[in-house]
Amino acid sequence: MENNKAIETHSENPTWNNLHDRILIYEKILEISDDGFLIVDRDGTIIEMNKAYLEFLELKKQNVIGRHVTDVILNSKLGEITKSGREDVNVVHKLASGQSPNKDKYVIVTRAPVSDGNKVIAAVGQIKFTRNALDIAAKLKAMDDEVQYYRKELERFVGSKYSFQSMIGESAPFNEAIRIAKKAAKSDMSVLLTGETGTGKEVFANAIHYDSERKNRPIIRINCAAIPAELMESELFGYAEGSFTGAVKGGKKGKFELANGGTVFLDEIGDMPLTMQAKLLRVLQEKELEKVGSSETIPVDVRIISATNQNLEDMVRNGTFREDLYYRLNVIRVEIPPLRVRMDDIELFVEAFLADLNEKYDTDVSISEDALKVLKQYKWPGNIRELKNVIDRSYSLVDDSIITFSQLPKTILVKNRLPVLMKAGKTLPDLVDDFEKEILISYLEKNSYNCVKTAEELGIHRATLYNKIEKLNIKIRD
Ligand SMILES: Nc1ncnc2c1ncn2[C@@H]1O[C@H](COP(=O)(O)OP(=O)(O)OP(=O)(O)O)[C@@H](O)[C@H]1O
Repeated sequence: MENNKAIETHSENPTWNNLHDRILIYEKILEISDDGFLIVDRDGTIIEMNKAYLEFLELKKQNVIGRHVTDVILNSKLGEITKSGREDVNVVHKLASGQSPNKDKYVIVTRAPVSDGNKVIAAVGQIKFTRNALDIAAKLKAMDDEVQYYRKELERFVGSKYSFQSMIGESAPFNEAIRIAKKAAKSDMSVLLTGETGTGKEVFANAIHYDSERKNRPIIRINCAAIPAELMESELFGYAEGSFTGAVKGGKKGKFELANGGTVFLDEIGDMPLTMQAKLLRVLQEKELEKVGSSETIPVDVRIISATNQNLEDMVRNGTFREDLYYRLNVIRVEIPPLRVRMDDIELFVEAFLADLNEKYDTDVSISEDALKVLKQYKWPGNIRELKNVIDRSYSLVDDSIITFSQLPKTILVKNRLPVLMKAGKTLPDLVDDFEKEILISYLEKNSYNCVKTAEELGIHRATLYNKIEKLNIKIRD
Protein backbone atom coordinates (compact mmCIF):
# COMPACT_ATOMS: atom_id res chain seq x y z
CA MET A 1 0.00 0.00 0.00
CA GLU A 2 2.73 2.35 1.05
CA ASN A 3 4.75 1.38 -2.00
CA ASN A 4 1.89 2.21 -4.34
CA LYS A 5 1.53 5.59 -2.68
CA ALA A 6 5.23 6.28 -3.19
CA ILE A 7 5.01 5.43 -6.87
CA GLU A 8 2.00 7.71 -7.33
CA THR A 9 3.82 10.55 -5.61
CA HIS A 10 6.86 9.96 -7.81
CA SER A 11 4.93 9.97 -11.09
CA GLU A 12 2.87 12.99 -10.06
CA ASN A 13 5.80 14.99 -8.77
CA PRO A 14 6.06 18.17 -10.88
CA THR A 15 9.85 18.35 -10.76
CA TRP A 16 10.11 14.75 -11.90
CA ASN A 17 7.57 15.37 -14.63
CA ASN A 18 9.48 18.34 -15.94
CA LEU A 19 11.98 17.02 -18.48
CA HIS A 20 14.31 20.00 -18.06
CA ASP A 21 14.43 19.54 -14.26
CA ARG A 22 15.01 15.88 -14.62
CA ILE A 23 17.97 16.44 -16.95
CA LEU A 24 19.48 18.82 -14.39
CA ILE A 25 19.18 16.12 -11.73
CA TYR A 26 20.87 13.51 -13.90
CA GLU A 27 23.60 15.95 -14.88
CA LYS A 28 24.28 16.55 -11.19
CA ILE A 29 24.53 12.82 -10.57
CA LEU A 30 27.09 12.53 -13.35
CA GLU A 31 28.98 15.56 -12.05
CA ILE A 32 29.35 14.45 -8.43
CA SER A 33 30.02 10.78 -9.12
CA ASP A 34 33.47 9.40 -8.23
CA ASP A 35 33.14 6.97 -11.09
CA GLY A 36 33.62 7.85 -14.71
CA PHE A 37 30.63 7.82 -17.06
CA LEU A 38 30.75 7.69 -20.81
CA ILE A 39 27.68 7.72 -23.03
CA VAL A 40 27.61 7.04 -26.77
CA ASP A 41 24.74 7.17 -29.25
CA ARG A 42 23.86 4.13 -31.31
CA ASP A 43 26.60 4.94 -33.85
CA GLY A 44 29.25 5.02 -31.13
CA THR A 45 29.56 8.82 -31.10
CA ILE A 46 30.32 10.26 -27.66
CA ILE A 47 27.41 12.32 -26.34
CA GLU A 48 28.55 12.60 -22.73
CA MET A 49 31.69 12.11 -20.66
CA ASN A 50 31.47 13.19 -17.03
CA LYS A 51 33.89 15.37 -15.09
CA ALA A 52 35.53 12.54 -13.14
CA TYR A 53 36.39 10.62 -16.30
CA LEU A 54 37.59 13.72 -18.18
CA GLU A 55 39.93 14.54 -15.31
CA PHE A 56 41.17 10.98 -15.03
CA LEU A 57 42.06 10.93 -18.72
CA GLU A 58 43.21 14.58 -18.71
CA LEU A 59 40.86 15.42 -21.54
CA LYS A 60 38.73 18.50 -22.29
CA LYS A 61 35.03 18.06 -22.85
CA GLN A 62 35.03 20.12 -26.08
CA ASN A 63 37.69 17.76 -27.57
CA VAL A 64 35.63 14.69 -26.84
CA ILE A 65 31.95 15.27 -27.50
CA GLY A 66 30.90 14.42 -31.06
CA ARG A 67 33.89 12.19 -31.75
CA HIS A 68 33.68 8.47 -32.27
CA VAL A 69 34.45 6.67 -29.02
CA THR A 70 37.39 4.70 -30.45
CA ASP A 71 39.03 7.96 -31.60
CA VAL A 72 39.24 8.99 -27.97
CA ILE A 73 39.63 5.67 -26.20
CA LEU A 74 41.39 3.48 -28.73
CA ASN A 75 40.29 0.09 -27.39
CA SER A 76 36.82 1.07 -26.13
CA LYS A 77 34.19 -1.62 -26.45
CA LEU A 78 31.22 0.67 -25.79
CA GLY A 79 30.42 0.93 -29.51
CA GLU A 80 30.03 -2.85 -29.65
CA ILE A 81 27.34 -2.72 -26.99
CA THR A 82 24.96 -0.69 -29.15
CA LYS A 83 25.32 -3.28 -31.92
CA SER A 84 25.13 -6.48 -29.89
CA GLY A 85 22.87 -5.26 -27.09
CA ARG A 86 24.98 -7.26 -24.63
CA GLU A 87 25.79 -6.11 -21.12
CA ASP A 88 29.28 -6.37 -19.56
CA VAL A 89 29.24 -6.23 -15.79
CA ASN A 90 32.38 -5.37 -13.79
CA VAL A 91 34.93 -6.47 -16.36
CA VAL A 92 38.60 -5.53 -16.15
CA HIS A 93 39.68 -3.24 -18.96
CA LYS A 94 43.08 -1.81 -19.78
CA LEU A 95 42.90 1.83 -20.77
CA ALA A 96 44.66 2.82 -23.95
CA SER A 97 43.90 6.49 -24.39
CA GLY A 98 46.01 9.41 -25.47
CA GLN A 99 48.89 10.62 -23.35
CA SER A 100 47.24 10.61 -19.93
CA PRO A 101 49.45 9.35 -17.09
CA ASN A 102 46.63 6.95 -16.38
CA LYS A 103 47.05 5.33 -19.76
CA ASP A 104 47.78 1.59 -19.39
CA LYS A 105 45.96 1.37 -16.05
CA TYR A 106 43.43 -1.37 -15.39
CA VAL A 107 39.94 -0.15 -14.51
CA ILE A 108 36.69 -1.95 -13.79
CA VAL A 109 34.01 -1.28 -16.37
CA THR A 110 30.30 -1.94 -16.67
CA ARG A 111 28.77 -1.38 -20.08
CA ALA A 112 25.03 -1.44 -20.75
CA PRO A 113 22.82 -0.69 -23.74
CA VAL A 114 19.97 1.83 -23.37
CA SER A 115 16.88 0.58 -25.19
CA ASP A 116 13.64 2.12 -26.27
CA GLY A 117 11.41 -0.89 -26.67
CA ASN A 118 13.36 -3.28 -28.89
CA LYS A 119 15.62 -0.56 -30.28
CA VAL A 120 19.02 0.22 -28.75
CA ILE A 121 19.40 3.99 -28.74
CA ALA A 122 22.64 4.45 -26.80
CA ALA A 123 25.14 2.77 -24.52
CA VAL A 124 26.38 3.81 -21.09
CA GLY A 125 29.75 2.91 -19.64
CA GLN A 126 30.55 3.21 -15.94
CA ILE A 127 34.28 3.22 -15.25
CA LYS A 128 35.59 2.60 -11.73
CA PHE A 129 39.04 4.05 -11.06
CA THR A 130 39.06 5.16 -7.45
CA ARG A 131 42.28 4.02 -5.77
CA ASN A 132 40.51 0.97 -4.41
CA ALA A 133 39.06 0.04 -7.74
CA LEU A 134 42.43 0.45 -9.46
CA ASP A 135 44.04 -1.87 -6.92
CA ILE A 136 41.28 -4.42 -7.29
CA ALA A 137 41.45 -4.22 -11.08
CA ALA A 138 45.21 -4.77 -11.09
CA LYS A 139 44.87 -7.72 -8.71
CA LEU A 140 42.02 -9.20 -10.72
CA LYS A 141 44.08 -8.92 -13.87
CA ALA A 142 47.04 -10.65 -12.22
CA MET A 143 44.77 -13.38 -10.86
CA ASP A 144 43.11 -13.84 -14.20
CA ASP A 145 46.49 -14.22 -15.90
CA GLU A 146 47.43 -16.78 -13.28
CA VAL A 147 44.17 -18.70 -13.71
CA GLN A 148 44.68 -18.78 -17.48
CA TYR A 149 48.22 -20.05 -16.96
CA TYR A 150 47.13 -22.80 -14.59
CA ARG A 151 44.21 -23.74 -16.83
CA LYS A 152 46.60 -24.28 -19.74
CA GLU A 153 49.05 -26.21 -17.54
CA LEU A 154 46.23 -28.35 -16.15
CA GLU A 155 44.97 -29.13 -19.63
CA ARG A 156 48.46 -30.13 -20.65
CA PHE A 157 48.96 -32.24 -17.54
CA VAL A 158 45.55 -33.91 -17.56
CA GLY A 159 45.71 -34.40 -21.31
CA SER A 160 49.05 -36.22 -21.09
CA LYS A 161 48.15 -38.13 -17.92
CA TYR A 162 45.02 -39.54 -19.47
CA SER A 163 46.07 -40.11 -23.05
CA PHE A 164 46.07 -43.44 -24.86
CA GLN A 165 49.82 -42.94 -25.42
CA SER A 166 50.54 -42.84 -21.69
CA MET A 167 48.75 -46.13 -21.05
CA ILE A 168 51.04 -49.07 -20.41
CA GLY A 169 50.66 -52.33 -22.30
CA GLU A 170 51.66 -54.09 -25.50
CA SER A 171 49.94 -57.45 -25.19
CA ALA A 172 47.39 -58.51 -27.80
CA PRO A 173 44.29 -58.43 -25.52
CA PHE A 174 45.20 -54.96 -24.28
CA ASN A 175 45.83 -53.67 -27.80
CA GLU A 176 42.43 -54.97 -28.90
CA ALA A 177 40.74 -53.03 -26.07
CA ILE A 178 42.70 -49.91 -27.04
CA ARG A 179 41.67 -50.29 -30.70
CA ILE A 180 37.96 -50.29 -29.83
CA ALA A 181 38.34 -47.50 -27.26
CA LYS A 182 40.08 -45.24 -29.80
CA LYS A 183 37.21 -45.79 -32.22
CA ALA A 184 34.75 -45.01 -29.45
CA ALA A 185 36.57 -41.73 -28.76
CA LYS A 186 35.88 -40.57 -32.29
CA SER A 187 32.13 -41.12 -31.95
CA ASP A 188 29.62 -39.68 -29.52
CA MET A 189 27.96 -42.98 -28.68
CA SER A 190 27.56 -44.45 -25.21
CA VAL A 191 30.44 -46.66 -24.13
CA LEU A 192 30.28 -49.53 -21.65
CA LEU A 193 33.61 -50.52 -20.10
CA THR A 194 33.69 -53.95 -18.52
CA GLY A 195 36.50 -55.58 -16.59
CA GLU A 196 37.49 -56.84 -13.18
CA THR A 197 38.41 -54.47 -10.39
CA GLY A 198 41.69 -52.60 -10.94
CA THR A 199 41.98 -53.37 -14.66
CA GLY A 200 41.97 -49.71 -15.68
CA LYS A 201 38.35 -48.87 -16.47
CA GLU A 202 38.68 -45.35 -15.11
CA VAL A 203 41.92 -44.87 -17.04
CA PHE A 204 40.15 -45.95 -20.23
CA ALA A 205 37.18 -43.65 -19.56
CA ASN A 206 39.49 -40.66 -19.20
CA ALA A 207 41.55 -41.56 -22.27
CA ILE A 208 38.38 -41.82 -24.36
CA HIS A 209 37.14 -38.45 -23.12
CA TYR A 210 40.47 -36.66 -23.68
CA ASP A 211 40.73 -38.11 -27.17
CA SER A 212 37.21 -36.97 -28.08
CA GLU A 213 35.77 -33.72 -29.36
CA ARG A 214 34.52 -33.05 -25.85
CA LYS A 215 38.00 -32.86 -24.36
CA ASN A 216 37.79 -29.15 -23.56
CA ARG A 217 34.69 -29.69 -21.41
CA PRO A 218 34.73 -31.64 -18.15
CA ILE A 219 34.50 -35.36 -17.55
CA ILE A 220 32.60 -35.89 -14.32
CA ARG A 221 32.77 -39.22 -12.51
CA ILE A 222 29.80 -40.49 -10.58
CA ASN A 223 30.54 -43.48 -8.38
CA CYS A 224 27.13 -45.15 -8.28
CA ALA A 225 28.24 -47.49 -5.50
CA ALA A 226 29.29 -44.66 -3.18
CA ILE A 227 26.21 -42.41 -3.30
CA PRO A 228 23.34 -43.34 -0.95
CA ALA A 229 20.20 -44.20 -2.97
CA GLU A 230 18.17 -41.37 -1.41
CA LEU A 231 20.74 -38.75 -2.43
CA MET A 232 21.46 -40.07 -5.89
CA GLU A 233 18.83 -38.11 -7.80
CA SER A 234 19.92 -34.76 -6.36
CA GLU A 235 23.60 -35.62 -6.87
CA LEU A 236 23.01 -36.46 -10.52
CA PHE A 237 20.41 -33.88 -11.47
CA GLY A 238 20.69 -31.19 -8.78
CA TYR A 239 17.95 -29.62 -6.71
CA ALA A 240 15.98 -26.39 -6.65
CA GLU A 241 16.09 -23.90 -3.80
CA GLY A 242 14.01 -24.95 -0.79
CA SER A 243 13.37 -28.46 -2.13
CA PHE A 244 14.25 -30.08 1.21
CA THR A 245 15.44 -29.20 4.69
CA GLY A 246 19.14 -28.50 4.61
CA ALA A 247 19.12 -27.62 0.90
CA VAL A 248 21.66 -24.97 -0.02
CA LYS A 249 20.23 -21.51 -0.74
CA GLY A 250 19.91 -21.00 -4.47
CA GLY A 251 19.74 -24.77 -5.07
CA LYS A 252 22.55 -26.88 -6.47
CA LYS A 253 23.64 -28.04 -9.87
CA GLY A 254 23.83 -31.78 -10.39
CA LYS A 255 26.75 -33.62 -11.94
CA PHE A 256 24.96 -33.93 -15.29
CA GLU A 257 24.58 -30.16 -15.53
CA LEU A 258 28.20 -29.62 -14.47
CA ALA A 259 29.34 -31.99 -17.21
CA ASN A 260 27.26 -30.21 -19.86
CA GLY A 261 29.07 -30.36 -23.19
CA GLY A 262 31.42 -33.00 -21.77
CA THR A 263 31.26 -36.56 -20.49
CA VAL A 264 29.52 -38.24 -17.57
CA PHE A 265 31.41 -41.30 -16.33
CA LEU A 266 29.01 -43.60 -14.48
CA ASP A 267 31.35 -45.85 -12.52
CA GLU A 268 30.00 -49.05 -10.93
CA ILE A 269 26.77 -48.65 -12.92
CA GLY A 270 25.63 -52.11 -11.73
CA ASP A 271 25.09 -50.57 -8.28
CA MET A 272 22.55 -48.01 -9.46
CA PRO A 273 19.18 -48.64 -7.77
CA LEU A 274 16.29 -49.59 -10.09
CA THR A 275 14.27 -46.44 -9.36
CA MET A 276 17.25 -44.32 -10.32
CA GLN A 277 17.84 -46.41 -13.45
CA ALA A 278 14.38 -45.35 -14.67
CA LYS A 279 15.14 -41.66 -14.06
CA LEU A 280 18.52 -41.94 -15.77
CA LEU A 281 16.94 -43.60 -18.79
CA ARG A 282 14.44 -40.76 -19.10
CA VAL A 283 17.20 -38.14 -19.07
CA LEU A 284 19.21 -40.06 -21.68
CA GLN A 285 16.16 -40.36 -23.93
CA GLU A 286 14.85 -36.81 -23.54
CA LYS A 287 18.29 -35.15 -23.30
CA GLU A 288 16.85 -32.90 -20.62
CA LEU A 289 16.49 -33.09 -16.87
CA GLU A 290 14.39 -31.72 -14.06
CA LYS A 291 16.05 -30.79 -10.79
CA VAL A 292 14.62 -32.27 -7.62
CA GLY A 293 11.85 -29.92 -6.45
CA SER A 294 11.48 -28.11 -9.77
CA SER A 295 9.36 -28.66 -12.85
CA GLU A 296 11.60 -26.58 -15.08
CA THR A 297 13.38 -28.68 -17.73
CA ILE A 298 17.06 -28.08 -18.43
CA PRO A 299 18.59 -29.34 -21.68
CA VAL A 300 21.76 -31.40 -21.21
CA ASP A 301 24.28 -32.52 -23.78
CA VAL A 302 26.54 -35.20 -22.33
CA ARG A 303 28.25 -38.34 -23.63
CA ILE A 304 27.86 -41.31 -21.31
CA ILE A 305 30.67 -43.70 -20.47
CA SER A 306 29.74 -46.32 -17.90
CA ALA A 307 31.80 -49.01 -16.24
CA THR A 308 31.12 -52.15 -14.27
CA ASN A 309 32.82 -55.24 -12.95
CA GLN A 310 29.48 -57.00 -12.62
CA ASN A 311 27.75 -59.12 -15.22
CA LEU A 312 25.03 -56.77 -16.45
CA GLU A 313 23.53 -59.45 -18.72
CA ASP A 314 22.90 -61.65 -15.67
CA MET A 315 21.48 -58.66 -13.83
CA VAL A 316 19.09 -57.99 -16.74
CA ARG A 317 18.02 -61.65 -16.65
CA ASN A 318 17.32 -61.62 -12.95
CA GLY A 319 15.56 -58.26 -13.08
CA THR A 320 18.02 -56.10 -11.14
CA PHE A 321 19.11 -54.06 -14.16
CA ARG A 322 16.70 -52.51 -16.68
CA GLU A 323 17.02 -54.04 -20.11
CA ASP A 324 16.17 -50.79 -21.94
CA LEU A 325 18.88 -48.91 -20.01
CA TYR A 326 21.37 -51.72 -20.63
CA TYR A 327 20.90 -51.35 -24.41
CA ARG A 328 21.25 -47.60 -24.22
CA LEU A 329 24.53 -47.82 -22.32
CA ASN A 330 26.02 -50.79 -24.14
CA VAL A 331 26.35 -49.25 -27.61
CA ILE A 332 30.12 -49.62 -27.83
CA ARG A 333 31.52 -52.26 -25.54
CA VAL A 334 35.15 -52.23 -24.43
CA GLU A 335 36.22 -55.34 -22.53
CA ILE A 336 39.34 -54.64 -20.52
CA PRO A 337 41.37 -57.82 -19.97
CA PRO A 338 42.48 -58.93 -16.50
CA LEU A 339 46.20 -58.78 -15.80
CA ARG A 340 46.54 -62.59 -15.73
CA VAL A 341 45.81 -62.75 -19.46
CA ARG A 342 48.37 -60.06 -20.20
CA MET A 343 51.32 -61.37 -18.22
CA ASP A 344 53.65 -60.08 -20.94
CA ASP A 345 52.79 -56.58 -19.77
CA ILE A 346 53.85 -57.18 -16.17
CA GLU A 347 57.47 -56.26 -16.76
CA LEU A 348 56.42 -53.04 -18.47
CA PHE A 349 54.23 -52.10 -15.53
CA VAL A 350 56.92 -52.89 -12.98
CA GLU A 351 59.50 -50.85 -14.92
CA ALA A 352 57.12 -47.93 -15.27
CA PHE A 353 56.04 -47.94 -11.62
CA LEU A 354 59.67 -48.16 -10.45
CA ALA A 355 60.71 -45.41 -12.86
CA ASP A 356 58.02 -43.14 -11.35
CA LEU A 357 59.18 -43.91 -7.80
CA ASN A 358 62.86 -43.47 -8.71
CA GLU A 359 62.13 -40.13 -10.27
CA LYS A 360 59.99 -38.98 -7.37
CA TYR A 361 62.50 -39.94 -4.66
CA ASP A 362 65.68 -39.58 -6.70
CA THR A 363 66.69 -43.26 -6.29
CA ASP A 364 67.80 -46.08 -8.55
CA VAL A 365 65.86 -49.13 -7.39
CA SER A 366 65.35 -52.12 -9.70
CA ILE A 367 63.93 -55.61 -9.31
CA SER A 368 65.73 -58.98 -9.34
CA GLU A 369 65.04 -61.52 -12.10
CA ASP A 370 63.69 -64.04 -9.60
CA ALA A 371 61.34 -61.56 -7.95
CA LEU A 372 60.03 -60.55 -11.36
CA LYS A 373 59.46 -64.21 -12.19
CA VAL A 374 57.34 -64.57 -9.07
CA LEU A 375 55.26 -61.57 -10.08
CA LYS A 376 54.71 -63.09 -13.51
CA GLN A 377 53.33 -66.28 -11.98
CA TYR A 378 50.88 -64.75 -9.56
CA LYS A 379 47.22 -64.52 -10.62
CA TRP A 380 46.64 -60.87 -9.65
CA PRO A 381 42.98 -60.86 -8.55
CA GLY A 382 43.29 -57.11 -7.86
CA ASN A 383 44.90 -56.57 -11.27
CA ILE A 384 46.97 -53.46 -12.01
CA ARG A 385 45.95 -51.73 -8.79
CA GLU A 386 47.26 -54.71 -6.79
CA LEU A 387 50.50 -54.83 -8.81
CA LYS A 388 51.04 -51.12 -8.20
CA ASN A 389 50.49 -51.58 -4.46
CA VAL A 390 52.94 -54.49 -4.37
CA ILE A 391 55.61 -52.42 -6.12
CA ASP A 392 55.00 -49.39 -3.89
CA ARG A 393 55.24 -51.58 -0.79
CA SER A 394 58.32 -53.50 -1.91
CA TYR A 395 60.02 -50.24 -2.88
CA SER A 396 59.42 -48.85 0.58
CA LEU A 397 60.97 -51.96 2.19
CA VAL A 398 64.07 -52.24 0.03
CA ASP A 399 67.44 -51.79 1.76
CA ASP A 400 69.75 -52.11 -1.22
CA SER A 401 68.70 -50.91 -4.57
CA ILE A 402 67.26 -54.26 -5.68
CA ILE A 403 63.83 -55.62 -4.84
CA THR A 404 64.15 -59.34 -4.06
CA PHE A 405 61.85 -62.03 -2.66
CA SER A 406 62.33 -60.60 0.78
CA GLN A 407 60.33 -57.49 0.02
CA LEU A 408 57.47 -59.20 -1.78
CA PRO A 409 54.30 -59.82 0.25
CA LYS A 410 53.86 -63.29 1.71
CA THR A 411 50.57 -63.88 -0.18
CA ILE A 412 52.37 -63.65 -3.49
CA LEU A 413 55.39 -65.67 -2.34
CA VAL A 414 53.53 -68.59 -0.84
CA LYS A 415 51.75 -69.29 -4.10
CA ASN A 416 54.73 -68.67 -6.30
CA ARG A 417 57.95 -69.56 -4.64
CA LEU A 418 58.03 -73.24 -5.55
CA PRO A 419 57.92 -72.95 -9.35
CA VAL A 420 60.67 -70.31 -9.25
CA LEU A 421 62.95 -72.23 -6.93
CA MET A 422 62.50 -75.48 -8.82
CA LYS A 423 65.46 -75.30 -11.11
CA ALA A 424 66.45 -78.27 -13.26
CA GLY A 425 69.10 -80.58 -11.80
CA LYS A 426 68.35 -79.87 -8.15
CA THR A 427 67.64 -82.65 -5.69
CA LEU A 428 64.89 -82.49 -3.11
CA PRO A 429 67.30 -81.73 -0.21
CA ASP A 430 68.80 -78.87 -2.30
CA LEU A 431 65.33 -77.48 -3.04
CA VAL A 432 64.37 -77.70 0.63
CA ASP A 433 67.58 -75.86 1.57
CA ASP A 434 66.88 -73.12 -1.01
CA PHE A 435 63.38 -72.68 0.31
CA GLU A 436 64.54 -72.61 3.92
CA LYS A 437 67.23 -70.07 3.07
CA GLU A 438 64.66 -67.75 1.46
CA ILE A 439 62.42 -67.96 4.49
CA LEU A 440 65.25 -67.23 6.90
CA ILE A 441 66.56 -64.28 4.85
CA SER A 442 63.08 -62.82 4.61
CA TYR A 443 62.51 -63.04 8.39
CA LEU A 444 66.01 -61.80 9.23
CA GLU A 445 65.61 -58.76 6.96
CA LYS A 446 62.21 -58.04 8.41
CA ASN A 447 63.70 -58.07 11.92
CA SER A 448 66.78 -56.04 10.95
CA TYR A 449 68.97 -59.14 11.47
CA ASN A 450 67.99 -59.45 15.11
CA CYS A 451 68.53 -63.21 15.62
CA VAL A 452 66.78 -63.45 18.98
CA LYS A 453 63.60 -61.95 17.57
CA THR A 454 63.80 -63.98 14.35
CA ALA A 455 64.30 -67.30 16.20
CA GLU A 456 61.38 -66.43 18.44
CA GLU A 457 59.08 -65.65 15.52
CA LEU A 458 60.03 -68.82 13.69
CA GLY A 459 59.54 -70.87 16.84
CA ILE A 460 63.09 -72.33 16.87
CA HIS A 461 65.94 -72.12 19.31
CA ARG A 462 68.51 -69.39 18.82
CA ALA A 463 71.30 -71.95 18.47
CA THR A 464 69.34 -73.73 15.71
CA LEU A 465 69.04 -70.46 13.86
CA TYR A 466 72.82 -69.85 14.12
CA ASN A 467 73.50 -73.36 12.81
CA LYS A 468 71.22 -72.87 9.85
CA ILE A 469 72.72 -69.47 9.08
CA GLU A 470 76.13 -71.06 8.91
CA LYS A 471 75.06 -74.15 7.00
CA LEU A 472 73.07 -72.24 4.41
CA ASN A 473 75.76 -69.60 4.05
CA ILE A 474 73.50 -66.68 4.92
CA LYS A 475 75.31 -63.38 5.20
CA ILE A 476 74.41 -61.42 8.28
CA ARG A 477 74.62 -57.68 7.87
CA ASP A 478 75.58 -55.28 10.59
N1 LIG B 1 47.16 -49.21 -18.92
C1 LIG B 1 47.51 -48.63 -17.77
N2 LIG B 1 48.68 -47.99 -17.70
C2 LIG B 1 49.09 -47.46 -16.53
N3 LIG B 1 48.42 -47.53 -15.38
C3 LIG B 1 47.25 -48.15 -15.40
C4 LIG B 1 46.72 -48.74 -16.59
N4 LIG B 1 45.54 -49.29 -16.32
C5 LIG B 1 45.33 -49.07 -15.01
N5 LIG B 1 46.34 -48.39 -14.45
C6 LIG B 1 46.48 -48.02 -13.03
O1 LIG B 1 45.87 -49.07 -12.26
C7 LIG B 1 45.11 -48.56 -11.17
C8 LIG B 1 43.67 -49.04 -11.28
O2 LIG B 1 43.05 -48.46 -12.42
P1 LIG B 1 41.53 -47.99 -12.45
O3 LIG B 1 41.16 -47.27 -11.19
O4 LIG B 1 41.29 -47.30 -13.74
O5 LIG B 1 40.80 -49.41 -12.44
P2 LIG B 1 39.24 -49.75 -12.45
O6 LIG B 1 39.05 -50.85 -13.40
O7 LIG B 1 38.45 -48.50 -12.69
O8 LIG B 1 39.04 -50.25 -10.97
P3 LIG B 1 37.66 -50.41 -10.12
O9 LIG B 1 36.74 -51.31 -10.90
O10 LIG B 1 38.11 -51.07 -8.85
O11 LIG B 1 37.14 -49.03 -9.92
C9 LIG B 1 45.27 -47.06 -11.22
O12 LIG B 1 46.32 -46.70 -10.37
C10 LIG B 1 45.67 -46.79 -12.67
O13 LIG B 1 46.43 -45.62 -12.76
